[in-house]
Amino acid sequence: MLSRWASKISTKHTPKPGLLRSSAHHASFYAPAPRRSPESPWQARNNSVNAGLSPAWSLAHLLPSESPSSGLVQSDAQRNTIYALSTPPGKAGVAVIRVSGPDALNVWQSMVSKSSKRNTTAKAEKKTGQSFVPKPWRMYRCQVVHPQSKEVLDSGLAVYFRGPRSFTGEDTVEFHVHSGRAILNSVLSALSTFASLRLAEPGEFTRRTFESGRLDLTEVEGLHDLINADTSSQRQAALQAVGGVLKHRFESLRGTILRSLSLVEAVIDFGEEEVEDDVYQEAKALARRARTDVQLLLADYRRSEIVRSGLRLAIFGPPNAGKSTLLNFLAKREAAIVTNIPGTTRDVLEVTLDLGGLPVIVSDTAGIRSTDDVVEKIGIERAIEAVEKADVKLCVLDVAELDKAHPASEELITIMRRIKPFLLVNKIDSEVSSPPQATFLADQKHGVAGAWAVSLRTGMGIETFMNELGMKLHETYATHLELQRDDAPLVINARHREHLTAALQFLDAFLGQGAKGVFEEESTGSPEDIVLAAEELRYAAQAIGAITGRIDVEDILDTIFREFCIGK
Ligand SMILES: Nc1nc2c(ncn2[C@@H]2O[C@H](COP(=O)(O)OP(=O)(O)OP(=O)(O)O)[C@@H](O)[C@H]2O)c(=O)[nH]1
Ligand SMILES: [Mg+2]
Repeated sequence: MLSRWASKISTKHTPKPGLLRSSAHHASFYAPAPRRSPESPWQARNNSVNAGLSPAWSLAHLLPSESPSSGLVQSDAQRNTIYALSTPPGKAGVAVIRVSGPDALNVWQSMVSKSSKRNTTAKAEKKTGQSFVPKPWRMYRCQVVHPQSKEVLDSGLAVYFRGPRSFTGEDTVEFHVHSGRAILNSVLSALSTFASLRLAEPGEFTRRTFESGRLDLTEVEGLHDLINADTSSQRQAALQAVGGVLKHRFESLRGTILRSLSLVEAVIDFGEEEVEDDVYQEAKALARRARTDVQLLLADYRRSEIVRSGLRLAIFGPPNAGKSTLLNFLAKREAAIVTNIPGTTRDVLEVTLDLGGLPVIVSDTAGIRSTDDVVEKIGIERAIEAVEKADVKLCVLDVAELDKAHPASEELITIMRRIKPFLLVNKIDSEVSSPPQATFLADQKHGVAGAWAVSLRTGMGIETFMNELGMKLHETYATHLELQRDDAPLVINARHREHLTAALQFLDAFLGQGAKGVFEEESTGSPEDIVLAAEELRYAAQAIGAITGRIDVEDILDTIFREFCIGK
C-alpha cells in the first residue's frame, strides 16, 4: 500500500537518485504536518495542489515516501546529519540555517551555487549556477538553490566549517539567507528532501558539541544562560561559565579529591607499614582543603541566586512621600497610581527592573502610618512583610517630615532602627528652610545604611542616587565579576549546588567517622575503615564530576539540553 502510494507521488515530482523526500515532521519548521493515511481525502487534495506548484513549494515532501534505491526509509538514528533554523523565525534581515553532520558538504554541493555577477560577460554567466567545493571557514556570496530543480530559493551567504573545527565538532554548513517565511520554508523544505538529513531536536547542536568534548556541562549551561541573559551581570556570569572558569574551578576541586584518594589507595595497596606516615596526613589535608572549597562555593549561593534571579528591593515609608513616584521613575512607566492623597497605594506592587546591570524586583508598598481603615491596615501589614523579606530596603521620606519633631509614625521609626535601610529624602524642590544634608541626616536620625536627597519631580540628585545605589548593591553582593581571575567569585546554579552538597557530605564522612582513627598518629583504623573511607572520597569526586559531566550523567543530560531551543 505504502509503495503504491509513494510511486503515485513520485510521478508528480521525481527525485534525483539518492535523494529522498522526508517524512512529515522533518519537512516544515513552521507547520509540521501529521502523517495521514494514504486513503485520506487530504492526499487527493494535496496531489492536486502539488500539480500547480513548483517543486520548492510542493507539499509532496510532507508525505512519507521510500528511497528509490533501497526501498527503505531511513530511521532518525540513521539520518545523523541535522539541520535547523538557528535564528528566531520571522521577518528580519538575516536568518541562519545550520546543517551539521557527515553529509553537510554534500548539502553544500547540492544547494550552493555561485552567485550571479553584476557584469554579464559570457564568462561570468557561465560561472553562475555552478556548484563548487568551498574552502572551509570562508564566507561565500552565493545562491541557495533547490537540490533537485535547481530553482534559486534565495541569494545570500554560506560558510562551510570543516570538522572538528566547528561548533559541533562535525562538518557544518551555515546558510545566511534573508529572514522571511517563504524563504525559510523553501530552504528548510529543500533540506528535508535529503535522505540523510533530519530536523534537529531542541539543543541537539549543543549536545553534539558536548559529546564531541568541545564543551563541558558548565559551559553548556553557560551558553544557555548567555542566550537568556537579561542584565549585564547575568551576561558576565554566563560568559564566565562559557569561558571555562567554572570548569577549571570544579576540575581543580575534583583533582584535589582525587589526589587525596590516590594517597588513601596507596595505603590500601601497599599496607600501612609500607607507606610513609605523613601520607595519611597529606590525604587528610587535601580532603580538608577540598571541603573548605566546597563550603565557600555553597556559602556564595545566595549571591549566585541574586545574579541569576534578581535582588528584592522594597520601597517603604510614610504616606505621600513619593514611593510610587520612585517606582514609576525606575520602571520608566506609570506602573503605580500617584496622587497627592496620602494612602493612595494599598497593596504591594512588584516590577522587575535592570538596575545598574543587576536584575532587581522592586516592590512599592502602602505608606506606613497609624490608621483605623481596615483595608489600609492590611496593606500596611503587607508592606512590613515585603520590607522584612527584601534584600534591600529603601525608605522614602518627604523632606518636610525631617523638620518635624517626630518625623514619622513610631512604628516606622522602630522599623528603621531595626533594619537600617537606605534613605531617600524626596521633594527637595519644595520650600524648606534649609536643604538637608542627606548623609548628616542619615547618621544623625536613624543610623541608615546610606542616604540621598533628591527631587523626583525635577530630577535633582537622582543621577547621584542611582549611581551610588547601584555601586552599593554591587559591593554588597559582590556581583561585579572579574571574569579573567581564576579565583573570581563563581555564579553557580541549583544543579551545581545539589552536587556540591552531596560532595560535602561525602567529604565529611571521609574526614569523620569512616576514617576515624585511621589518620591519627596512634592509628586504630582497620583496613576495612580505610577501604570505606576511600569509597567516600570516590563518591565525593563523582559528585563534583557530575557538575562538569566528567562521569556518566546520561540522566541529567536530557534535562539540560531540553532547555535549549531548536537550532542551538
Ligand atoms: N514637590 C514634589 N512633589 C512630589 C515629588 N515626588 C512626588 N511628589 C508628589 O507627591 C505626591 C505623592 O506621591 P506618591 O508617589 O503617590 O507618594 P506615595 O509615597 O506613593 O504615597 P502613598 O501611596 O499614599 O503611600 C504626588 O502628588 C506626587 O506628584 C517631588 O520630588 N517633589
Ligand atoms: Mg504610593
